[in-house]
Amino acid sequence: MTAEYIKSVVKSVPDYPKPGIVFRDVTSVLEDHKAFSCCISLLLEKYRPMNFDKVAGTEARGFLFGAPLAIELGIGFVPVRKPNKLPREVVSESYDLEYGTDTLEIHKDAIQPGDKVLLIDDLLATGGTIGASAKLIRHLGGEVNHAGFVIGLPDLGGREKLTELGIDSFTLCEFDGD
Ligand SMILES: O=P(O)(O)OC[C@H]1O[C@H](OP(=O)(O)OP(=O)(O)O)[C@H](O)[C@@H]1O
Ligand SMILES: Nc1ncnc2[nH]cnc12
Repeated sequence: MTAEYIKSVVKSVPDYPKPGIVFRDVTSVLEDHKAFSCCISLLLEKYRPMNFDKVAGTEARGFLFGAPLAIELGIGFVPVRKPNKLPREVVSESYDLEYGTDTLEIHKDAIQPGDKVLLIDDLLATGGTIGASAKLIRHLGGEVNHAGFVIGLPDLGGREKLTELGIDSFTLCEFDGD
């Protein structure tokens, strides 16, 4: 099973959630056991040799790929969440996305200074989400140099934005024209 197969399974929804946006719906990957497990295997193959201390995933779709990958890597999973969801002390960061603005939070004690953290999300568009997540982790003393995604939308400039932030991005499949 290959990344080509994963791409073939992603359903595209025009004009969602706003006119002019083509929504690349990762739920169709989750529904297909072969595609879902292939995502985790390919991310594992890429990241196992790098010896991370933690995987961080962003709410909500980043949890779906980050958590199983963390289990396979044998390390902990840290959720980066939308506001007012985490019960302990948090740090917060606001950011822009393709179709709006949002805020993310992380528990202050979830990252130890020097932790080598791998960021995982379902999709890279403008890079706002992962940029904000990296800022939170770095604020807590974590090291973030890599981010992995199932889907990339290269026309939205996320890869370049993350490169400027010192983050190397890896996508399993890409869709042009977004
Ligand atoms: O690269 P960016 O421009 O930041 O866009 C990508 C982000 O947008 C989507 O999340 P969304 O905020 O829609 O939240 P959800 O996962 O809760 O649906 C997606 O799951 C990524 O996290
Ligand atoms: N075009 C898109 N499809 C799915 N998720 C997204 N998140 C940001 N842009 C998106």
